[in-house]
This record gives sequence, C-alpha cells and structure tokens, in this order.
Amino acid sequence: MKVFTTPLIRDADAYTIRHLPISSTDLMEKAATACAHWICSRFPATVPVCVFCGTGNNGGDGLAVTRLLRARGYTAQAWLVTSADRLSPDCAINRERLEQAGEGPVMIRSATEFPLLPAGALVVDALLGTGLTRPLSGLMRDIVLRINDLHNPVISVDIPSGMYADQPPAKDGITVRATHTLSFMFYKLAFLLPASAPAAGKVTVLPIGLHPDYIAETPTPYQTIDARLIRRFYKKRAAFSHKGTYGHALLAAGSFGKMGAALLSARACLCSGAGLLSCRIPRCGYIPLQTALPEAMCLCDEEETHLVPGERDDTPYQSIGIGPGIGQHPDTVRALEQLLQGAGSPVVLDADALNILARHPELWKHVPAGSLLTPHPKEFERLFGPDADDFARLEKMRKACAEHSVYIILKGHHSCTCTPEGNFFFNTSGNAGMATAGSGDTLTGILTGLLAQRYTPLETALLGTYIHGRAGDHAAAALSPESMLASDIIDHLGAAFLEIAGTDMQH
Ligand SMILES: NC(=O)C1=CN([C@@H]2O[C@H](COP(=O)(O)OP(=O)(O)OC[C@H]3O[C@@H](n4cnc5c(N)ncnc54)[C@H](O)[C@@H]3O)[C@@H](O)[C@H]2O)[C@@H](O)CC1
Ligand SMILES: Nc1ncnc2c1ncn2[C@@H]1O[C@H](COP(=O)(O)OP(=O)(O)O)[C@@H](O)[C@H]1O
Ligand SMILES: [K+]
Repeated sequence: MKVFTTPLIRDADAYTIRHLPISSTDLMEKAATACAHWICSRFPATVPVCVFCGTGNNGGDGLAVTRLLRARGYTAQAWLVTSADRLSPDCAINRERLEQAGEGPVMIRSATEFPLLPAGALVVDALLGTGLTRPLSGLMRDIVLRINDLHNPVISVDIPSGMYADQPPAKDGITVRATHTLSFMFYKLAFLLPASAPAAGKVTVLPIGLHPDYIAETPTPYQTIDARLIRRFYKKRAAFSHKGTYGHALLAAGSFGKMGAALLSARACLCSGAGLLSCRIPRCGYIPLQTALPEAMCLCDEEETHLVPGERDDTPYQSIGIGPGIGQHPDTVRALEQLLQGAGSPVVLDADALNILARHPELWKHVPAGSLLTPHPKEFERLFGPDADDFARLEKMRKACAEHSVYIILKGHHSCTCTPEGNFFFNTSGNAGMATAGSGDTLTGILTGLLAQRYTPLETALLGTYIHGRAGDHAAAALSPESMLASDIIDHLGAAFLEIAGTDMQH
C-alpha cells in the first residue's frame, strides 16, 4: 500500500473533488461515516462518547462523527476547543449540522473548562490533523495534557493531535497518546517510524474513496508491505520440479558458544524452501548441526571455535548468508573477505558480518551489488554512525544503498527495506513477541532460502520480512508473545506460507 506525504494527500483530496461528483463536505462526511462505523462495530451504544474537536477539518470530522453516532443511538457529546471563532468552512458546516440535529458543541476556551467525563467514556481526539504547523502550545497543549492524563480509551481521528505526519517530533513536543488511530486512506510515515509511532497506538487505515487513478499514478518512495503486494510475485512450487529447482544455499554461521545462531538460521533457510543447504561452520558445530538438522550438509572449517579462511570452494551456490554467531576473530574477518570475494551474486549479511564490515570498511568493495544487509538499529549505527532522528536515518539509508548498490533491511517493529533506487518498504507483520534471542538469525535463514529459490533481492527482502513477521504472529497467537521463541517462528513458517499460497494449496 502506498504511503503518501501530507501534500500528496491534499492533492489526492483535490483531485478526487475535481474528478468525482463529490464535494469536500461530502468527503468529510464519508471520512466521518467510516470512523463512526468503526466505533459502532467495536463499542456498544451504552458507551458514552466524548469528542474533542479543533477548528480545522479534523475538528469537522469530529463534529460529524458526533452527529452520526447520535443518529445511531449513542450518547455523544462534542467539545470545540478554540481561542478564536474562526472555523474552516467544512468545520463550520458540521457545527451547524450538529446544532440543527439537536445539541451543538460545548466551547472550551480555557483548560479549566475541561469537562469531567462520564465513567467508562470513549474519548475521540479530533483536535488537530495533518494541518499541524507548529508544536502544541497554550490551550491546545493544556487540553492534550488533560486527555493524556485520562485512563479512558482514546481514538485519534486521522492522526494523534500534535503528531507531525512527515517530520520528526519536535523536541519537548507533546502529542495525544492514542489507543487507536483511524487513518484516512493511507498510513502516515510517522506511524511507521519508532520515535513517533508508539503514540498512534494500533493503526487502522479506513478507505474514504479518494480517487483510485490518483493513487495508482502518483509516485511515492514509500510503501507498506502487505499480502497483496507479496502475492504479486510469490511463486508456487511446480509439480515437475526437483531440489535443484529451488537452489543450493550456503550459510556461514556460528562460533564456539553461538552454534545456536547457525542452527536457527539453517533451519529457517530449509523451512523457507531452499532445495539444498550447506553450512560453513567451525568444527565444534559439527555434531550439534548434524544431529539437530540432518537435512543440512556440513562444511567444517579447520578451526575448532571460529570460521577461518579455507580451501577455494567452487560450488555454484545460488545464495550465501553470512553472519549469525560468527564473532569477530581476525581469522573470521579474513574468512568473510574470502567468502565475499568468491561470491558471484548477491549475499545476505547479518550480525557479526555487519559488525566486521563496520570495523573494516575496506571490505565494502567486495560486497556484491544487490546484496541484502539486515542491521538492527545498533548495527546500523555501527555501520553508518548515529542520526539525529528517524528521518535523518532514512536519508542515510537511502544514500548508503545507492552508494553501495545494496538493499538494507533496518530491523524493528516495522522493518524497513531500502533499495538502491531509494524506495522504502515498511513491513506491517510481526509483533513484540519477536523481540527475543535468535529472531534475527531466523530472518537471515529465511532470506538466504528465498534468494536460493531465485527470488530477486527485492522480492527476497519483501517476502522474507513479511513471512518472518506472519510466522511470528502465528507463533504469538498459539503461544503468547512472552513464551514464543525464535524456533517457534520457524515452526510457524508453514502457516505463514499457506496463508500466502491461498486455500487451493491447503487441499
Ligand atoms: N483526504 C483526507 O485525508 C481527508 C482529510 N480530512 C481531515 O482533514 C484534516 C486536515 O484538515 P486541516 O488541513 O484543516 O488541518 P487541521 O484540522 O489539522 O487544522 C489546521 C488548523 O489548525 C491550526 N494549527 C496548526 N497547528 C496548530 C497548533 N500547533 N496549535 C493550534 N492550532 C494549530 C492551523 O493554523 C489551521 O488553522 C485531516 O487530518 C483529516 O482529519 C477529512 O475531513 C476529509 C478527507
Ligand atoms: N517489537 C517487535 N515487533 C515486531 N518485530 C520485532 C520486534 N522486535 C524484534 N522484532 C523482529 O525480530 C528480529 C530481531 O532481530 P535481531 O535484533 O537481529 O535479533 P537476534 O540478534 O536476537 O537474532 C527482527 O527481524 C525484528 O524485526
Ligand atoms: K486528531
């Protein structure tokens, strides 16, 4: 799903009004109807609803929601927070409609007028939307602080009031902390970035009928990854295929005390469909790997505890994954260099392979174009230095991917893949149960397995992060986020693949 910046959302609005028989007031009505419908489907009419409105179009949405909820039998009250009486035209129309339908909004002109809310009330935040131009101050700030002091559920309309959609939060800036945000038509970039996203709570995107031509034809570097995108390139296995069809993967992983990382990535690689897997491991890993994963072949290094440079290996691997648990021994630095020099096609680099690269930037010249790098934020910082904020980091990713012709998957709640062309894809699957040892190793295995099957590096990154997250979601549903382990993510890869393949695969 495309992610548009605020100016483009405004354009989409204007385009829709120009090309469809719909006015801006009707568009607001559609948006408010979608919100009211969502609230009605989740909260019974016995729950009182308190709607806090501003004087712009976000406030107009709130006033319309109040009227629509009342029409459906809810006790809904609107408050209009304003130190002046200037309302946007559509906000003014909706104030009038609310008055005509019975009771208009109660004015709040000072923080002392903040009401005592009925017990168990649902709070709707329609103070400010994407029209935010400056950090909250004065009355607006006081009201948001009061809302944040409440223990009630808070639904933000379009975006939590005070949050910038396309720029980092202001220093000392405050924003409504929502339980849930109902975003019109698109995700906002802020909902996908760690500094701002937590305040949005759970985000639901509500369609409001913006023109499909505008959406299809307008380019944006930002997209979210969802099942629809994945199904465009997911390849079902052909009946008359054999293991060679699905590629031979090589994983260079593990060191003394960290053979688990090798095992996790190896199993994840095979469970993602690679035809054959060879594992380059230190000697200490031979028995554990052969015992725990008989399907994998072992290429043992001379050294007992860590990877060392070895004989030339001319096997034409379709993919090579390097890094989980390898440590940073000087011999291993040379082993990495040898592997990179020998790789004729994109590789997957993770964990200590990235840490080595950070300490030995001279190795960059050996990283094949199209390779996938999977840093978590700390590894990213080691590679490219610290950043002032999430947006500065996106820019740095863009530059690094272009300079080195690689794909970077910056891991996190919404792992973000950046391409050499400067496009960003945010993953939407996964959950906090995946914040557990070895989750990243399983991702490396999955990516190496998909690359072996001749998915392009971009397809590998998108399918890999999505399926990793979906497997994590299935694991969390079965076991709880607390109890699931990285191996449970691997055990639920099957459910995630079945979901993508669709029902015909399940018979
Ligand atoms: N295509 C869409 O997404 C649609 C959007 N609509 C709504 O329209 C909203 C945008 O409306 P507006 O552009 O009127 O913007 P807002 O409703 O965010 O309000 C902007 C007003 O608030 C003032 N303001 C900005 N920062 C402030 C601050 N820190 N403290 C106090 N006042 C401040 C501005 O000067 C301006 O007068 C969206 O968020 C959404 O709720 C819907 O009504 C219809 C369709
Ligand atoms: N809160 C979270 N929500 C969704 N995914 C998460 C969360 N925490 C971690 N993950 C995922 O788990 C993986 C963790 O990777 P990493 O930090 O390298 O772990 P490890 O080094 O233990 O293998 C990443 O793919 C990340 O996206
Ligand atoms: K809002």
